[in-house]
Amino acid sequence: MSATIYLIQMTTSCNALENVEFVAEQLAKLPAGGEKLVCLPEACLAFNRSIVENQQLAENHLHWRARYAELCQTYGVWLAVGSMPVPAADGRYYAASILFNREGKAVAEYHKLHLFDADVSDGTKRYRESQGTAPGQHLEVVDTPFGRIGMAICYDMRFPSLFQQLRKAGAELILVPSAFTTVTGAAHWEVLLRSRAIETQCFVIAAAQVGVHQNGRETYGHSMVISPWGTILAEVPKDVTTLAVELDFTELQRVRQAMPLPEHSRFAEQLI
Ligand SMILES: O=C(O)CNC(=O)[C@H](CS)NC(=O)CCC(=O)C(=O)O
Repeated sequence: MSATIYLIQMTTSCNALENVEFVAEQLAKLPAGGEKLVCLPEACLAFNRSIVENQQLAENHLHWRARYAELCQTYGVWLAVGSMPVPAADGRYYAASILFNREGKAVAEYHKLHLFDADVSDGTKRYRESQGTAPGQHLEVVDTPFGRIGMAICYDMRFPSLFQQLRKAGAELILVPSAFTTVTGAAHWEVLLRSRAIETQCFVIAAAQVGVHQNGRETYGHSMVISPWGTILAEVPKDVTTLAVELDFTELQRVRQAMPLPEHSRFAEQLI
């Protein structure tokens, strides 16, 4: 059986209904048959202007989960919803990445661990993600027909320890749905993603937001899929489009056998 991974690069607006509709249109164009995993970027449900708007989405998360589940059933795809707000206990929301199988069942849910509280462009752009978003508490790794998938989101890619934990937990593919800034993207995006793939010897799959959004933000795009050897297998710069890639798992085995990093690591066990 052939398994194909698709990445949808999109320019999400503040209107959730419109964004889900856009995804449906892209799914309708996919070839019929075979197992398909479709990966959406961070904030694929809506790229909002305010915490209040995200809180409203979080309150209705069951409705939006059901809409995504329906899409899976209608189009016969697995869907990795890059992130959408779901309620957290402290009144904030989690940035939740949810993986639905083709029956529309949520088989994995990860809450973004590292929150983007950073100043960019000499402080002229201030991001304080933790004001609305609560940090997650757990790792998420799940077996699928596409291999064992580990989950991360956007800013998480700057924290190699998380990726090492995912590899330890058996990940073969790591999803990193993103909404990277254009400034940090130009400087760091490719080198971070390729480094995480090389270090973990995993496929890294990064579906990205692109362009100028209704909320005034501008994102870098450059959705890409990277092999466990660090090669870019597929990339799309700034277009709004769907990218397709077949993964060769014999390459993953080859890379891991030829250079058994976990066996060589001096940090695998306590040194003293
Ligand atoms: O806020 C939303 O609605 C969607 N989420 C985002 O845009 C998030 C948090 S502000 N962006 C990032 O993590 C960018 C990281 C980045 O650009 C870097 O690490 O350089």
